[in-house]
Amino acid sequence: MGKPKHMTNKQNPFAKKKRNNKEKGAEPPARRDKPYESIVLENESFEAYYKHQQICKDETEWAQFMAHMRRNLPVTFRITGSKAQAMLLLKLIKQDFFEEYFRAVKELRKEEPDALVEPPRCLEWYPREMAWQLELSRKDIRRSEPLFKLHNFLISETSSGYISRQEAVSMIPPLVLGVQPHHKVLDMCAAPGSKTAQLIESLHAGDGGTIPSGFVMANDVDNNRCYMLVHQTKRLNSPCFLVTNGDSSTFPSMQYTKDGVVCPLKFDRVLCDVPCSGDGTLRKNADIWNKWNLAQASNLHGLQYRILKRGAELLEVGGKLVYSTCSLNPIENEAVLHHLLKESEGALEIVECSDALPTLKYSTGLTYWEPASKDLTFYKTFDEVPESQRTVLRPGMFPPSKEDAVDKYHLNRCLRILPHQQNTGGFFVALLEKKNALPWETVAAVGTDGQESSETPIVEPPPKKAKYMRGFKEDPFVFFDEKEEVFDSLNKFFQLSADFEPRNLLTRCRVGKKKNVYFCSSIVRDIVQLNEKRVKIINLGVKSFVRCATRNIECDFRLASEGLANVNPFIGSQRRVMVQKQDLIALLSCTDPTRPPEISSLTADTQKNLQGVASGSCVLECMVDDVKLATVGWKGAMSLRAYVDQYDTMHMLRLLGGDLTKFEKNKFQDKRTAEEALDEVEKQDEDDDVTVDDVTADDVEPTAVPESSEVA
Ligand SMILES: C[S@@+](CC[C@H](N)C(=O)[O-])C[C@H]1O[C@@H](n2cnc3c(N)ncnc32)[C@H](O)[C@@H]1O
Repeated sequence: MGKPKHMTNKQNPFAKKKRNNKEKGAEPPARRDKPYESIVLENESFEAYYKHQQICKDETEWAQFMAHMRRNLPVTFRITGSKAQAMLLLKLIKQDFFEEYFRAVKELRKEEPDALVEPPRCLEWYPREMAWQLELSRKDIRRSEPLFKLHNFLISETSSGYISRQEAVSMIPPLVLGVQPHHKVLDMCAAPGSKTAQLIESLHAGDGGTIPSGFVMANDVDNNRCYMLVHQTKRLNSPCFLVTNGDSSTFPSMQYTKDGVVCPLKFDRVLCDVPCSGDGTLRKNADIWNKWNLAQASNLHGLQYRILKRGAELLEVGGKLVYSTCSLNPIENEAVLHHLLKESEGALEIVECSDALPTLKYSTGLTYWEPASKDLTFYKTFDEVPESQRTVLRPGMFPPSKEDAVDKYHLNRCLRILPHQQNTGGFFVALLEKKNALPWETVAAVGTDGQESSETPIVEPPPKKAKYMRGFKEDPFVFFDEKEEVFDSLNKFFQLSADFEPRNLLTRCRVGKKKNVYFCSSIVRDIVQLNEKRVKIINLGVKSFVRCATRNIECDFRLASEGLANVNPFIGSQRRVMVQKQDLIALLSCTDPTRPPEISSLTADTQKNLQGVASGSCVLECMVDDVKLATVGWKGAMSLRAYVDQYDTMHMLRLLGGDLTKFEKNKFQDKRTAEEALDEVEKQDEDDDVTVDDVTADDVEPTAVPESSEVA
């Protein structure tokens, strides 16, 4: 489900900008990173402040830290998707991608033929060799012709969702959180969603085709950024995922049904990746060098604390919460944690998390810091702060005694990752466990009979604040009931198994013909139905069936490729066809969609499997190295086609060992060809010795200017 229907392209952050004719001849806008080249990578206050806080142990380390802060950030990516397919892709990456990498980097550095090409580096702390770092920056990859195949690979596999280009340190919080398929997970500040995607992947890590009983709820206060979140997570096609829009510091208390009884909804895992000043991202966002000042951190401390506090309230006793920022500042990190830990009177504890990240290098959390005003006056205690500064520097920002910092609050268990430790961005992360109900949580509530007892703690209502329900109005979420006639038709045609729950299907229109049918898990449906009025829900469900009325076919819907992985286990064997590898390659390589391959041109085995399969939408399955690939197909009277978009086609062909050359676009070559065509036209004009102004419309042949000149 993408942007709402009523959202105009102007409002939609993903709409491609139309170039009008006037713009065509104009200079392209300056590249976003171009002005960065002239940015002075220095900020005296930044250096003075962090030296004072002793985030590095000595001058030598400080020099390494600053040197890395000024270097471009290397590209990192993760391999995603189901375990089996991810392993298959990893194998290919280690062979073909690395081979191309060495060839391309050598060509790029042909001036220094003896220079050693650093191999891609596996991020050892990431499980199963699924995360890699290239000693190249994004700019290197985008701007160097020898690397165009690598760039194409990264773009196509990212678009089809089988790799995720994500900063190394940003991969850490979801790893530390340790999400399992049965967990109820809340991501409080989720957009644009790279960590949410990881949380969803962990939820589905069980594989085996079963739908996890847990779910991920991802929230962001910014309505536009919520659509980024939808976009970023769409490729994961999770039925156990929903996006909400609201202020996390006043996130509503919700309900869900447990064993037939409506209960308060508490989460097993909460991620608070809070808004921050972002100075850990200086290597990526060089403009921060100019803007950095201390007021940002002091201003954010309060909001960070309120979001963390609400997260802790929504956490189940025994549950875990990760607090993280891409800031190095203790005011946004240790101080926020200490502020809440002090109030929680032992109900919350920072726990060790480094064992989830073997070999990761980091500094332990600070146990002492000194808040400072914008002019870099440092204060040891709140009593020292002058009246004029007391609205900026608050008591909650000051550290505990050095003993309490370690023995009582365990601030040393926090991780601060500094750029020079393994050539990454800067980051801060801490894992908290909720040992008991928080002191201000009401003790009352639900017994086994659903009646209130005085034993189980429930959460208090969130702090009262103006309701934050801005942004676009969403289309309704209309769930099927048992009598839904569309379901009868789907059920008959696709022979859905008895355990398929029709009430988990939904549409986004109350009246008129249903066009797309979405699928979600039972717990997501339950939460939406119980809480729709409490929270603004932006998105849920995976498109699984699409209306496509065709003569002589009993069902007016075909399968949608997005939803296939979820509904496939429920589809009957008569709508599933096993095809041979070479046939699937032929189907995927078909260039003319109006002329799909004839069934008679396929292998005898595939033809045999197609016998008795009625025409219409079906699932095509194929074995590659013991891994079953599945795609949506359409069986016609004489032909067979695969319904796969371009990037998925590329991904599948890659796994099948098919030919990808027709997809290998060299943008540098294309640009040269377009420029040459333009030169040719200009030369022709000069030879004819007429200026464009001399030629009237009647003189010009309609095809006189090659189309490609438009590109230039
Ligand atoms: C550091 S970014 C989150 C990055 C994200 N976790 C990821 O990995 O892609 C912080 C986000 O918090 C959101 N935000 C700011 N204030 C918020 C609030 N009061 N409640 C919820 N989200 C908030 C911002 O819109 C922003 O998207």
